[in-house]
Amino acid sequence: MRVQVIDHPLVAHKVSVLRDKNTPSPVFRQLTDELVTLLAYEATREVKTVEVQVQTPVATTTGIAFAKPTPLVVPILRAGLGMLEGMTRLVPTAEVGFLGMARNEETLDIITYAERLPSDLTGRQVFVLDPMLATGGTLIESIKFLFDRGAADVTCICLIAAPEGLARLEEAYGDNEKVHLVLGALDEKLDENAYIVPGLGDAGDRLYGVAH
Ligand SMILES: O=P(O)(O)OC[C@H]1O[C@H](OP(=O)(O)OP(=O)(O)O)[C@H](O)[C@@H]1O
Ligand SMILES: O=c1cc[nH]c(=O)[nH]1
Ligand SMILES: [Mg+2]
Repeated sequence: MRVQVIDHPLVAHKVSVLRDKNTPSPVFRQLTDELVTLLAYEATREVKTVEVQVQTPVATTTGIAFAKPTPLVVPILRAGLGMLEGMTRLVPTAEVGFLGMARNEETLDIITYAERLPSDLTGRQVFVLDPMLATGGTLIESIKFLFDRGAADVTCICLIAAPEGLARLEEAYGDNEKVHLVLGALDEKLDENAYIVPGLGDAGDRLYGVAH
């Protein structure tokens, strides 16, 4: 597994504003969208491409196009939806599959309540979008789901991660070179409710309002 924490002032600044409890939802959504584009720049570095010939007004040259099968982007509902548009803007030919997962806040078990994506992912490069990597339960479950369907590799883009979740992913996928994590920040720890400290609170609630 390859882990990259993106160390860049533009990322750090936007994450700082997201953390601020006084940042309202419209600004939070806008910054989430902007952050994805910055993280996706690194996350897509190994996207498969093919050479194509391009006729410029002056000459013929060799360019690139995304290879087939086209990449699949999978936002984890709800909070991952806030990252979708930023990603598809950069990879417009990508297809999109949906996984709806929620953490039971008492037991921390993961409930998969929705699933709408191709049944066969053989050879597909998959990009998972979820702003928060806390205990790692949600991401481990999603990655397993995608490999079970035949995904070639899985790159996860998260805005904030906790060391505890990262350790669980290392345990599960440390030896798997087909898993790549791109993170906007690696925080200090989880609190007693498995919320990331300092974190930003509940990403889904801050994007879309309190769920319960
Ligand atoms: O690493 P974990 O401990 O599994 O926690 C992370 C998950 O928790 C949040 O989702 P949540 O369950 O709050 O659902 P929501 O997006 O609908 O708010 C977040 O968006 C992740 O999916
Ligand atoms: O800090 C956290 C942990 C899980 N889910 C969130 O949205 N935030
Ligand atoms: Mg939530």
